[in-house]
Amino acid sequence: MSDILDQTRQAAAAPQREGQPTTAARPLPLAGVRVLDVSQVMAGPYSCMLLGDLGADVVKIEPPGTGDQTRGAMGFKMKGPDSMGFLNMNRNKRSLAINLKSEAGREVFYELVKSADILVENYRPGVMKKLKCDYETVRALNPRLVYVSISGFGQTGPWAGRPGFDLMAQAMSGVMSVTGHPGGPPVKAGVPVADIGCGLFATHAALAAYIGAKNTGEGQYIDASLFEAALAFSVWDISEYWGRGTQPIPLGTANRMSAPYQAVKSKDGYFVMGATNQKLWLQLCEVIGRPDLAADPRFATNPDRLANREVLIEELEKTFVTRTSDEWVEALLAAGIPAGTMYSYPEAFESEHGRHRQMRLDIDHPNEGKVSNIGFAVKLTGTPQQVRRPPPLLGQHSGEILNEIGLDASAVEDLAARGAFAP
Ligand SMILES: CC(C)(COP(=O)(O)OP(=O)(O)OC[C@H]1O[C@@H](n2cnc3c(N)ncnc32)[C@H](O)[C@@H]1OP(=O)(O)O)[C@@H](O)C(=O)NCCC(=O)NCCSC(=O)C(=O)O
Repeated sequence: MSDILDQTRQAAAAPQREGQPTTAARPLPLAGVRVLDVSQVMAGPYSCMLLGDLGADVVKIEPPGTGDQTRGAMGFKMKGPDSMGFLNMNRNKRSLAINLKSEAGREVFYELVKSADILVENYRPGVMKKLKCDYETVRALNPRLVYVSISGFGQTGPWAGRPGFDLMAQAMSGVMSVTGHPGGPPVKAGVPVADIGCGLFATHAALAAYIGAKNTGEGQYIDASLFEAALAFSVWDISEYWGRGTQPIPLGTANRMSAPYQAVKSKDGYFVMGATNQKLWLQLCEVIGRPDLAADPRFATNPDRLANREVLIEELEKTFVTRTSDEWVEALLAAGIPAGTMYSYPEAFESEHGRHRQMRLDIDHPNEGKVSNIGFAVKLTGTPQQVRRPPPLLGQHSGEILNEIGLDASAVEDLAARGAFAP
């Protein structure tokens, strides 16, 4: 509590408003936009980090004591209290620790809502209503607000009340039914496609609705789910079912639309290649010295090659096992045929190209010294994104944020006495 009072007094002495970068010649596109990040774990925090990277003032509202559960309970422990996972989804944010279960905590929340443009939450459906922080309640305070709820399965329908993680979304969307090898045990996508995908869809919808609200003065409620994100990613797979009536099955690394397009065996392991159209197919036969395959009626067209994929790959691998993966990748690329090495994450991030594209950022952090973050996946060349703030400590900015909404030390003391900052 005395920390928050000190913070409030210091902030009052040096008032500042986040979101107006002074260093860039042009401000970031979302400078001056205020986002309330009322979220935990991945989908919500990731979405808000993207908005923060684009310049928004992201205020992360967390329960006192634990904060976002990913700080302590999930991910890999570091020197300080926060996990590496948390540190990778929360840069460019400020943290306000308030107890939304208390009347006093909610007063602060409602005050913040008045100046907010976008709110993102991803608690179990019903939690925000129980906290009296749901859309209907806050809309009355700020009709311009764009309010995004992220959940496992959406806010309506028979599964709406279920809690959900990426794994449930991958299983229940059908994604796992096309992942892995035919007849093998269940396999999920190695990375959380439903979570990150949902975060991306939520972000694009929030930005569109924000533009709409600027034009009309009216915000809206956005209902995003991990389940629907996973379904939305299933374009090729459901196309097979809707187009041909056959149920798509897992194909390992192969593709249901084209062949050859998969990982293939070489002299020293595997590499990936794709000759997905007729031009590339004929070039491939030429560069690997197999004119017989180009002339073989079993492989004449893409549908023929798909129908005979197993024997096609057997034939290709008879040649591919004569040289190393690196040799083939080089030879295929020289002929303009897409090919690549199968790297581990360290090899990919530390590759000359990964480094050139700045996909690892080393951020100065008060507890960790340097902390590594995944770099910006797209680069805005006119207004390059920056790490303006390291991931915040729990409640690090409580005082300055309270001060910004006009609360002085005595008001903060009163809130504290009424349980606003107690776990
Ligand atoms: C992820 C969850 C399963 C986690 O479930 P739980 O840990 O049981 O959390 P819940 O959401 O049910 O509830 C959170 C509780 O925190 C309380 N809460 C939250 N914020 C506050 C503040 N500021 N103050 C006081 N209390 C608070 C809230 O009232 C709830 O209290 P009580 O009601 O008293 O308990 C669920 O939140 C969920 O289904 N979320 C939607 C989908 C989603 O985003 N999934 C995670 C994606 S990440 C992922 O899948 C992956 O990484 O993999």
